[in-house]
Amino acid sequence: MRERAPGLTPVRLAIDGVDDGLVLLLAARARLARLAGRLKAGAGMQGRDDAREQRVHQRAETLAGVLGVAPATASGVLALAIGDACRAQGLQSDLDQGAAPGDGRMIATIMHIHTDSAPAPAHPLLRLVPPPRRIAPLLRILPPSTQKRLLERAMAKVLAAPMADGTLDFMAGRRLGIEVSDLGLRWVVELQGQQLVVVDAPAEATVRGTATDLLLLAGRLEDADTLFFQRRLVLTGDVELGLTARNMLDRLPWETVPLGLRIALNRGARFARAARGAYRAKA
Ligand SMILES: O=C(O)C(=O)C[C@]1(C(=O)O)C=C[C@@H](O)C=C1
Repeated sequence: MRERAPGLTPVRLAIDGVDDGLVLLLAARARLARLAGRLKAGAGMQGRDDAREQRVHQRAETLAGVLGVAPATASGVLALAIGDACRAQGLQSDLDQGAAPGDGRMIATIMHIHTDSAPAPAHPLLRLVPPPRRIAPLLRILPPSTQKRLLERAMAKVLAAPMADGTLDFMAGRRLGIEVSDLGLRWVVELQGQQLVVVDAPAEATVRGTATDLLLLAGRLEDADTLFFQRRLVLTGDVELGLTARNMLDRLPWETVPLGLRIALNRGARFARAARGAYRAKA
């Protein structure tokens, strides 16, 4: 058969060579990680080392950035390699809790590939966790000024990159409402200068959802399309503004959100989902 794209065959051969190299490097890493596990066990050290894992991710993200590779890709590959290392050491991989070996759920999360793989079975103790609507009165103890400050700080952290590159400009002077239906919480945010602030004024468009579903969206365990399609998130008011905000969230450069916050959101969302599953099973 004639080659349709001249030069493609040797390029593909070279890619095969690089891919072989990647797999060889992964095998070498796995051996070293097993050795690290044996040395730690011999010294009576605890198996999992969160701080070390964070450093591994940070180094990879920095090097990837320098080499023009998406930091999330490097970090995602390492999340899988660390997950394998943890399983080889008989430890539970934190970023892959409850997942079958190699199911790649965490890499999907880190690399923004949305999956709807089934959540891990609920721990029996989770049934004791009350649903968000029962926690609502406790949250309302927080004065509105504290809620406002916490939300503004969280938005500033998560949205730092779109704020800096102008992606958020569409929000200038527009007011978007966020309503957490089961907690009875509602805020209206507006872009003032370079800051999203909570204002006391009517919203032009509002996104409404339960605490768990909003957390699943923020923690990247569910994508906006699915949540809106299943009407677990509801958009009211100015549809154009709401959809632009939704698309911006979907394209949010997740790798620019600080790693610690990403992990916290991911863990929080998994916990909320598991607790909701356990509560529903009990009901
Ligand atoms: O450095 C270690 O202690 C290892 O066991 C290796 C490794 C890794 O794969 O990088 C695996 C698990 C630990 O939580 C931290 C790091």
